Amino acid sequence: MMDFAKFHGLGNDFIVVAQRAEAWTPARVRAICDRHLGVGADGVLLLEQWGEDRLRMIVFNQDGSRPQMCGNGVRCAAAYAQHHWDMGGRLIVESDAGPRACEITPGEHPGSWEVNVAMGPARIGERHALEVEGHTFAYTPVDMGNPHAVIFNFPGDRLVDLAGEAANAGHPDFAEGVNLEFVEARGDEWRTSVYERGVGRTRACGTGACAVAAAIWDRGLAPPDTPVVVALPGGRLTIETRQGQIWMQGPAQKVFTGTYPNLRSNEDA
Ligand SMILES: N[C@H](CCC[C@H](N)C(=O)O)C(=O)O
Repeated sequence: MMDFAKFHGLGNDFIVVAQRAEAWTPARVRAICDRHLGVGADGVLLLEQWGEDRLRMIVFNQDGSRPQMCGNGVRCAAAYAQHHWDMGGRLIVESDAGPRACEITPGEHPGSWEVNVAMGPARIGERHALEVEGHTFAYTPVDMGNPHAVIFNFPGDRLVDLAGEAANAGHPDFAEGVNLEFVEARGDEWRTSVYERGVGRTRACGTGACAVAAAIWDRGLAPPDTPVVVALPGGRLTIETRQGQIWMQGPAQKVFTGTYPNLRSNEDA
């Protein structure tokens, strides 16, 4: 049997396992993430301790694909490492997208933490347009280690899903797929709906919130020296930019721990 912990960041939920990624196949990820036949989650975080203040995090999306980076996942990984491995309040989380510095403090509730993460620089591409069912969505491409397309329009849930499916079905603009963020200003916040590569609609996306803030500053919709509050279905993330880095501040919550068989009959081929 394998031990795991269930964590989430604003409802973007993960199965956290202290294991090397080499032991995992896409089929095993899909089986454990299945919300009816498995534990159920948006993804899996495989963690290894790499030193006193350093750990490695490998991310798998619910469909078994392996993205470069996951912002809510970094917060959950850092909280797991402090809680389960008694690591300190300042950690480096190594991912396929490189190192991310984290500052962890206790949260308001038992089993919750507040984590501030240096998410690296945002790389903004040439603005483009995505055509879906006769609708044209102008987007700002933003690379946060993983690919995002930020659209300043909320066309309703049906079109969000159609656009997300179209953009991740071998679309020529998105060779490796893409995470889509649909944004609209709501007072002094930015309401955002996310369609995630390899998952679909999620309640929150950490790298997506960073991409939204970067696109807002790039379009001059807010001064770059002011924080951006991204209001996702699962809650709010505050995004700032300092010394060329994007900083994301938000919660991580431990939900439960459990055990899972080392091999399941429902692991598809
Ligand atoms: N689905 C994303 C990875 C997870 C990102 C999201 N959960 C986050 O918090 O950043 C991708 O394939 O790039």
